[in-house]
Amino acid sequence: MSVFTPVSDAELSAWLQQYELGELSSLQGILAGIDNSNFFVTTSGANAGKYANQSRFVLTLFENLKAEQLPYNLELMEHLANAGLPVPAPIRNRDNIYLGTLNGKPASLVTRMKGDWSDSPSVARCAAVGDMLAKMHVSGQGYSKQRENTHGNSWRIRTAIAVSRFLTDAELGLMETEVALQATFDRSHLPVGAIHADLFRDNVLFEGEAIGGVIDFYFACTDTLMYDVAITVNDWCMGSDYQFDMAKYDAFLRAYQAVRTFTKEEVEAWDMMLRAAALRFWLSRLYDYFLPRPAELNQPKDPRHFHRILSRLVQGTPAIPTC
Ligand SMILES: Nc1ncnc2c1ncn2[C@@H]1O[C@H](COP(=O)(O)OP(=O)(O)OP(=O)(O)O)[C@@H](O)[C@H]1O
Ligand SMILES: N[C@@H](CCO)C(=O)O
Repeated sequence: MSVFTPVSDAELSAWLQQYELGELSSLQGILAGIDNSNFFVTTSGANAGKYANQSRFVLTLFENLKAEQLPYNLELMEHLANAGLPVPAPIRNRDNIYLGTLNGKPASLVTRMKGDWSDSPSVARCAAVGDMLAKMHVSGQGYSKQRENTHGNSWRIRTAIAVSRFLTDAELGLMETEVALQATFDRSHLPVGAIHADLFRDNVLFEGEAIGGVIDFYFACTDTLMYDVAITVNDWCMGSDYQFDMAKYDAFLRAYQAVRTFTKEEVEAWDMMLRAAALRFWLSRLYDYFLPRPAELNQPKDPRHFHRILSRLVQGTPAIPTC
Protein backbone atom coordinates (compact mmCIF):
# COMPACT_ATOMS: atom_id res chain seq x y z
CA MET A 1 0.00 0.00 0.00
CA SER A 2 1.26 3.46 -0.75
CA VAL A 3 -0.22 5.86 1.76
CA PHE A 4 2.70 8.12 2.54
CA THR A 5 0.67 10.64 4.57
CA PRO A 6 -2.13 9.18 6.73
CA VAL A 7 -5.43 11.06 7.20
CA SER A 8 -7.85 10.36 10.06
CA ASP A 9 -11.65 10.60 9.91
CA ALA A 10 -11.52 13.60 12.26
CA GLU A 11 -8.95 15.44 10.13
CA LEU A 12 -10.93 14.87 6.94
CA SER A 13 -14.27 15.79 8.55
CA ALA A 14 -12.81 19.12 9.60
CA TRP A 15 -11.29 19.70 6.15
CA LEU A 16 -14.59 18.87 4.40
CA GLN A 17 -16.29 21.76 6.17
CA GLN A 18 -14.89 23.96 3.36
CA TYR A 19 -17.02 22.03 0.84
CA GLU A 20 -20.75 21.69 0.23
CA LEU A 21 -20.64 17.89 0.10
CA GLY A 22 -22.41 16.92 3.34
CA GLU A 23 -20.78 14.98 6.16
CA LEU A 24 -18.06 12.34 5.88
CA SER A 25 -19.53 8.81 5.63
CA SER A 26 -16.36 6.81 4.93
CA LEU A 27 -12.65 7.20 4.31
CA GLN A 28 -10.51 4.39 2.93
CA GLY A 29 -6.82 4.45 1.96
CA ILE A 30 -6.21 3.13 -1.58
CA LEU A 31 -3.75 0.27 -1.94
CA ALA A 32 -2.66 1.03 -5.52
CA GLY A 33 -0.51 3.96 -6.63
CA ILE A 34 3.11 4.73 -5.96
CA ASP A 35 3.36 8.50 -6.26
CA ASN A 36 0.64 10.10 -4.14
CA SER A 37 -1.49 9.23 -1.12
CA ASN A 38 -5.01 8.45 -2.36
CA PHE A 39 -8.25 7.76 -0.47
CA PHE A 40 -11.80 6.84 -1.44
CA VAL A 41 -14.13 9.29 0.29
CA THR A 42 -17.90 9.00 0.61
CA THR A 43 -20.03 11.80 1.97
CA SER A 44 -23.72 12.11 2.83
CA GLY A 45 -24.04 14.39 -0.25
CA ALA A 46 -24.99 18.01 -0.70
CA ASN A 47 -28.63 19.09 -0.39
CA ALA A 48 -28.35 21.40 -3.37
CA GLY A 49 -25.85 23.08 -5.67
CA LYS A 50 -23.41 21.91 -8.32
CA TYR A 51 -22.52 18.68 -6.50
CA ALA A 52 -26.04 17.76 -5.32
CA ASN A 53 -25.98 14.28 -6.87
CA GLN A 54 -22.45 13.34 -5.91
CA SER A 55 -21.22 11.50 -2.85
CA ARG A 56 -18.24 9.44 -4.09
CA PHE A 57 -14.86 11.12 -4.43
CA VAL A 58 -11.15 10.47 -4.45
CA LEU A 59 -8.92 12.51 -2.16
CA THR A 60 -5.30 12.91 -3.26
CA LEU A 61 -2.47 14.25 -1.12
CA PHE A 62 0.34 15.19 -3.49
CA GLU A 63 3.64 13.85 -2.24
CA ASN A 64 6.02 15.30 -4.83
CA LEU A 65 4.27 18.03 -6.76
CA LYS A 66 4.12 21.45 -5.14
CA ALA A 67 0.89 23.45 -5.02
CA GLU A 68 2.14 25.85 -7.70
CA GLN A 69 2.72 22.94 -10.10
CA LEU A 70 -0.79 21.53 -9.75
CA PRO A 71 -3.08 24.03 -11.51
CA TYR A 72 -1.81 22.76 -14.87
CA ASN A 73 -2.88 19.21 -14.07
CA LEU A 74 -6.12 19.90 -12.22
CA GLU A 75 -7.35 22.48 -14.73
CA LEU A 76 -6.48 20.11 -17.59
CA MET A 77 -8.68 17.49 -15.93
CA GLU A 78 -11.46 20.08 -15.62
CA HIS A 79 -10.95 21.11 -19.27
CA LEU A 80 -11.23 17.51 -20.51
CA ALA A 81 -14.20 16.72 -18.22
CA ASN A 82 -15.98 19.86 -19.46
CA ALA A 83 -15.36 18.62 -23.03
CA GLY A 84 -17.37 15.50 -22.11
CA LEU A 85 -14.44 13.10 -21.75
CA PRO A 86 -14.55 10.60 -18.83
CA VAL A 87 -11.93 12.35 -16.70
CA PRO A 88 -12.23 13.12 -12.95
CA ALA A 89 -13.29 16.70 -12.34
CA PRO A 90 -11.70 18.57 -9.43
CA ILE A 91 -14.30 19.58 -6.84
CA ARG A 92 -14.42 23.28 -6.00
CA ASN A 93 -15.04 24.37 -2.42
CA ARG A 94 -17.36 27.13 -1.18
CA ASP A 95 -14.74 29.69 -2.30
CA ASN A 96 -14.53 28.10 -5.79
CA ILE A 97 -11.03 26.73 -5.02
CA TYR A 98 -10.09 23.17 -6.04
CA LEU A 99 -6.74 22.82 -4.25
CA GLY A 100 -6.10 23.01 -0.51
CA THR A 101 -3.67 21.74 2.09
CA LEU A 102 -4.22 18.71 4.30
CA ASN A 103 -1.68 17.40 6.80
CA GLY A 104 0.95 19.61 5.26
CA LYS A 105 0.46 18.36 1.69
CA PRO A 106 -1.32 19.95 -1.27
CA ALA A 107 -4.65 18.12 -1.48
CA SER A 108 -7.57 17.88 -3.87
CA LEU A 109 -10.87 16.06 -4.11
CA VAL A 110 -11.96 14.78 -7.53
CA THR A 111 -14.99 12.85 -8.75
CA ARG A 112 -14.70 9.08 -8.42
CA MET A 113 -14.93 7.38 -11.81
CA LYS A 114 -16.73 4.11 -12.46
CA GLY A 115 -15.19 0.84 -13.54
CA ASP A 116 -12.11 -1.28 -12.96
CA TRP A 117 -8.81 -1.71 -14.70
CA SER A 118 -7.36 -5.00 -15.88
CA ASP A 119 -3.83 -5.99 -16.75
CA SER A 120 -4.85 -8.11 -19.75
CA PRO A 121 -6.94 -5.82 -21.95
CA SER A 122 -8.80 -7.14 -24.97
CA VAL A 123 -8.12 -5.87 -28.49
CA ALA A 124 -11.37 -3.88 -28.23
CA ARG A 125 -10.17 -2.17 -25.06
CA CYS A 126 -6.86 -1.27 -26.71
CA ALA A 127 -8.81 0.30 -29.56
CA ALA A 128 -10.97 2.21 -27.04
CA VAL A 129 -7.82 3.62 -25.40
CA GLY A 130 -6.32 4.61 -28.77
CA ASP A 131 -9.54 6.45 -29.58
CA MET A 132 -9.64 8.13 -26.14
CA LEU A 133 -5.99 9.21 -26.22
CA ALA A 134 -6.49 10.87 -29.61
CA LYS A 135 -9.63 12.64 -28.32
CA MET A 136 -7.65 13.87 -25.30
CA HIS A 137 -4.89 15.15 -27.58
CA VAL A 138 -7.38 16.92 -29.84
CA SER A 139 -9.29 18.44 -26.92
CA GLY A 140 -5.97 19.36 -25.26
CA GLN A 141 -5.15 21.60 -28.23
CA GLY A 142 -7.72 24.00 -26.77
CA TYR A 143 -6.03 24.02 -23.35
CA SER A 144 -3.93 27.14 -22.93
CA LYS A 145 -1.80 26.38 -19.85
CA GLN A 146 1.71 25.01 -20.36
CA ARG A 147 3.88 22.85 -18.13
CA GLU A 148 7.35 21.56 -18.91
CA ASN A 149 7.87 17.79 -18.67
CA THR A 150 9.63 17.14 -15.35
CA HIS A 151 10.84 13.81 -16.80
CA GLY A 152 12.53 15.22 -19.88
CA ASN A 153 16.15 15.37 -20.96
CA SER A 154 17.81 16.83 -17.85
CA TRP A 155 15.85 14.43 -15.61
CA ARG A 156 16.98 11.49 -17.77
CA ILE A 157 20.62 12.51 -17.41
CA ARG A 158 20.35 13.14 -13.64
CA THR A 159 18.50 9.90 -12.98
CA ALA A 160 20.83 7.81 -15.13
CA ILE A 161 23.75 9.09 -13.06
CA ALA A 162 21.92 8.38 -9.77
CA VAL A 163 21.08 4.76 -10.66
CA SER A 164 24.26 3.91 -12.60
CA ARG A 165 25.94 2.19 -9.64
CA PHE A 166 23.13 -0.38 -9.48
CA LEU A 167 23.48 -1.51 -13.12
CA THR A 168 25.49 -4.25 -14.78
CA ASP A 169 28.01 -3.18 -17.41
CA ALA A 170 25.65 -4.25 -20.20
CA GLU A 171 22.71 -2.33 -18.69
CA LEU A 172 24.87 0.74 -18.19
CA GLY A 173 26.05 0.59 -21.81
CA LEU A 174 22.46 0.47 -23.08
CA MET A 175 21.40 3.28 -20.77
CA GLU A 176 24.26 5.59 -21.67
CA THR A 177 23.70 5.03 -25.40
CA GLU A 178 19.98 5.68 -25.18
CA VAL A 179 20.27 8.74 -22.92
CA ALA A 180 22.81 10.24 -25.35
CA LEU A 181 20.68 9.42 -28.43
CA GLN A 182 17.56 10.94 -26.88
CA ALA A 183 19.49 14.06 -25.85
CA THR A 184 20.37 14.86 -29.45
CA PHE A 185 17.22 13.61 -31.20
CA ASP A 186 15.47 16.55 -32.87
CA ARG A 187 11.82 16.72 -31.78
CA SER A 188 11.23 20.30 -32.87
CA HIS A 189 9.13 19.33 -35.91
CA LEU A 190 6.76 17.04 -33.96
CA PRO A 191 3.29 18.25 -32.83
CA VAL A 192 3.13 19.11 -29.12
CA GLY A 193 0.24 19.62 -26.71
CA ALA A 194 -1.16 18.48 -23.41
CA ILE A 195 -0.12 14.87 -22.80
CA HIS A 196 -1.17 12.45 -20.05
CA ALA A 197 2.36 10.98 -19.90
CA ASP A 198 1.43 7.93 -17.78
CA LEU A 199 -1.55 6.29 -19.52
CA PHE A 200 -0.83 2.77 -18.31
CA ARG A 201 -3.43 0.00 -17.95
CA ASP A 202 -4.00 0.88 -14.29
CA ASN A 203 -4.99 4.41 -15.25
CA VAL A 204 -7.99 3.50 -17.41
CA LEU A 205 -11.13 2.18 -15.74
CA PHE A 206 -13.54 0.14 -17.88
CA GLU A 207 -17.18 -0.75 -17.62
CA GLY A 208 -17.36 -3.65 -20.09
CA GLU A 209 -15.66 -2.47 -23.28
CA ALA A 210 -16.48 1.19 -22.56
CA ILE A 211 -14.09 3.50 -20.75
CA GLY A 212 -15.55 4.60 -17.40
CA GLY A 213 -12.65 6.85 -16.48
CA VAL A 214 -9.14 7.98 -17.36
CA ILE A 215 -7.30 8.84 -14.14
CA ASP A 216 -3.96 9.99 -12.72
CA PHE A 217 -3.11 13.14 -14.64
CA TYR A 218 -0.30 14.08 -12.28
CA PHE A 219 2.50 13.59 -14.80
CA ALA A 220 0.55 15.49 -17.46
CA CYS A 221 2.58 18.18 -19.18
CA THR A 222 3.20 19.93 -22.48
CA ASP A 223 5.21 17.61 -24.70
CA THR A 224 5.32 15.70 -27.97
CA LEU A 225 1.99 13.97 -28.67
CA MET A 226 3.73 11.01 -30.30
CA TYR A 227 5.71 10.41 -27.09
CA ASP A 228 2.39 10.02 -25.25
CA VAL A 229 1.22 7.54 -27.90
CA ALA A 230 4.47 5.61 -27.39
CA ILE A 231 4.14 5.51 -23.58
CA THR A 232 0.64 4.11 -23.97
CA VAL A 233 1.43 1.57 -26.71
CA ASN A 234 4.44 0.20 -24.78
CA ASP A 235 2.13 -0.66 -21.91
CA TRP A 236 -1.13 -1.66 -23.60
CA CYS A 237 0.17 -3.54 -26.63
CA MET A 238 3.26 -5.38 -25.33
CA GLY A 239 3.06 -9.17 -25.23
CA SER A 240 4.49 -11.30 -22.41
CA ASP A 241 7.27 -12.34 -24.84
CA TYR A 242 8.34 -8.68 -25.19
CA GLN A 243 7.09 -8.54 -28.78
CA PHE A 244 4.19 -6.27 -29.58
CA ASP A 245 0.85 -8.06 -29.74
CA MET A 246 0.17 -7.03 -33.33
CA ALA A 247 -3.63 -7.28 -33.07
CA LYS A 248 -3.58 -4.83 -30.13
CA TYR A 249 -0.89 -2.66 -31.72
CA ASP A 250 -2.79 -2.30 -34.99
CA ALA A 251 -6.15 -1.79 -33.26
CA PHE A 252 -4.76 0.90 -30.97
CA LEU A 253 -2.95 2.84 -33.70
CA ARG A 254 -5.83 2.59 -36.19
CA ALA A 255 -8.34 3.81 -33.59
CA TYR A 256 -6.05 6.72 -32.70
CA GLN A 257 -5.62 7.71 -36.34
CA ALA A 258 -9.35 7.58 -36.96
CA VAL A 259 -9.48 10.66 -34.70
CA ARG A 260 -6.09 12.32 -35.35
CA THR A 261 -3.83 11.47 -38.30
CA PHE A 262 -0.10 11.23 -37.61
CA THR A 263 2.15 13.60 -39.53
CA LYS A 264 4.91 12.20 -41.74
CA GLU A 265 7.46 13.41 -39.17
CA GLU A 266 5.62 11.62 -36.36
CA VAL A 267 5.69 8.36 -38.30
CA GLU A 268 9.43 8.77 -38.91
CA ALA A 269 10.05 9.50 -35.21
CA TRP A 270 8.00 6.54 -33.96
CA ASP A 271 10.85 4.20 -33.03
CA MET A 272 12.69 6.93 -31.11
CA MET A 273 9.49 7.85 -29.27
CA LEU A 274 8.93 4.22 -28.25
CA ARG A 275 12.53 4.06 -27.01
CA ALA A 276 12.20 7.37 -25.13
CA ALA A 277 9.07 6.06 -23.45
CA ALA A 278 10.72 2.76 -22.42
CA LEU A 279 13.81 4.61 -21.15
CA ARG A 280 11.68 7.00 -19.07
CA PHE A 281 9.98 4.19 -17.13
CA TRP A 282 13.13 2.06 -16.87
CA LEU A 283 14.81 5.06 -15.20
CA SER A 284 11.94 5.95 -12.87
CA ARG A 285 11.44 2.35 -11.81
CA LEU A 286 15.18 1.94 -11.15
CA TYR A 287 15.13 5.09 -9.04
CA ASP A 288 12.04 4.03 -7.06
CA TYR A 289 13.45 0.52 -6.59
CA PHE A 290 16.97 1.39 -5.43
CA LEU A 291 16.42 4.83 -3.90
CA PRO A 292 12.88 4.62 -2.44
CA ARG A 293 11.16 7.30 -0.41
CA PRO A 294 9.99 6.38 3.08
CA ALA A 295 6.41 5.06 2.91
CA GLU A 296 4.05 3.28 5.23
CA LEU A 297 4.12 0.40 2.79
CA ASN A 298 5.48 0.60 -0.70
CA GLN A 299 5.74 -1.95 -3.47
CA PRO A 300 8.14 -0.68 -6.13
CA LYS A 301 7.50 -1.80 -9.71
CA ASP A 302 9.97 -4.05 -11.49
CA PRO A 303 12.54 -2.03 -13.49
CA ARG A 304 13.65 -5.09 -15.49
CA HIS A 305 10.34 -5.00 -17.38
CA PHE A 306 11.33 -1.77 -19.12
CA HIS A 307 14.92 -2.88 -19.56
CA ARG A 308 13.54 -5.82 -21.55
CA ILE A 309 11.20 -3.60 -23.55
CA LEU A 310 13.99 -1.17 -24.41
CA SER A 311 16.37 -4.02 -25.33
CA ARG A 312 13.71 -5.31 -27.73
CA LEU A 313 12.93 -1.89 -29.20
CA VAL A 314 16.53 -1.15 -30.15
CA GLN A 315 16.35 -4.16 -32.46
CA GLY A 316 13.55 -2.50 -34.47
CA THR A 317 9.87 -1.63 -34.23
CA PRO A 318 6.87 -2.64 -36.34
CA ALA A 319 5.51 -0.09 -38.81
CA ILE A 320 2.52 2.05 -37.94
CA PRO A 321 -0.55 0.66 -39.77
CA THR A 322 -1.95 2.98 -42.42
CA CYS A 323 -5.67 3.65 -42.29
N1 LIG B 1 -10.89 9.57 -9.85
C1 LIG B 1 -10.80 8.30 -9.54
N2 LIG B 1 -11.87 7.50 -9.66
C2 LIG B 1 -11.81 6.19 -9.30
N3 LIG B 1 -10.72 5.60 -8.81
C3 LIG B 1 -9.62 6.35 -8.66
C4 LIG B 1 -9.59 7.73 -9.03
N4 LIG B 1 -8.36 8.21 -8.77
C5 LIG B 1 -7.64 7.19 -8.26
N5 LIG B 1 -8.40 6.07 -8.19
C6 LIG B 1 -7.99 4.77 -7.66
O1 LIG B 1 -6.79 4.96 -6.94
C7 LIG B 1 -5.74 4.15 -7.46
C8 LIG B 1 -4.44 4.92 -7.37
O2 LIG B 1 -4.55 6.16 -8.04
P1 LIG B 1 -3.39 6.71 -8.96
O3 LIG B 1 -3.10 5.75 -10.07
O4 LIG B 1 -3.76 8.09 -9.32
O5 LIG B 1 -2.17 6.66 -7.93
P2 LIG B 1 -0.88 7.53 -7.89
O6 LIG B 1 -0.01 7.09 -6.78
O7 LIG B 1 -1.29 8.97 -7.87
O8 LIG B 1 -0.28 7.25 -9.29
P3 LIG B 1 0.67 6.16 -9.98
O9 LIG B 1 -0.14 5.55 -11.09
O10 LIG B 1 1.70 7.07 -10.46
O11 LIG B 1 1.10 5.16 -9.02
C9 LIG B 1 -6.18 3.82 -8.86
O12 LIG B 1 -5.67 2.59 -9.31
C10 LIG B 1 -7.70 3.74 -8.72
O13 LIG B 1 -8.09 2.49 -8.21
N1 LIG C 1 3.09 3.91 -14.58
C1 LIG C 1 4.37 3.96 -13.87
C2 LIG C 1 4.20 4.29 -12.43
C3 LIG C 1 3.68 5.67 -12.18
O1 LIG C 1 4.55 6.61 -12.68
C4 LIG C 1 5.08 2.61 -13.99
O2 LIG C 1 4.40 1.62 -14.27
O3 LIG C 1 6.27 2.57 -13.77
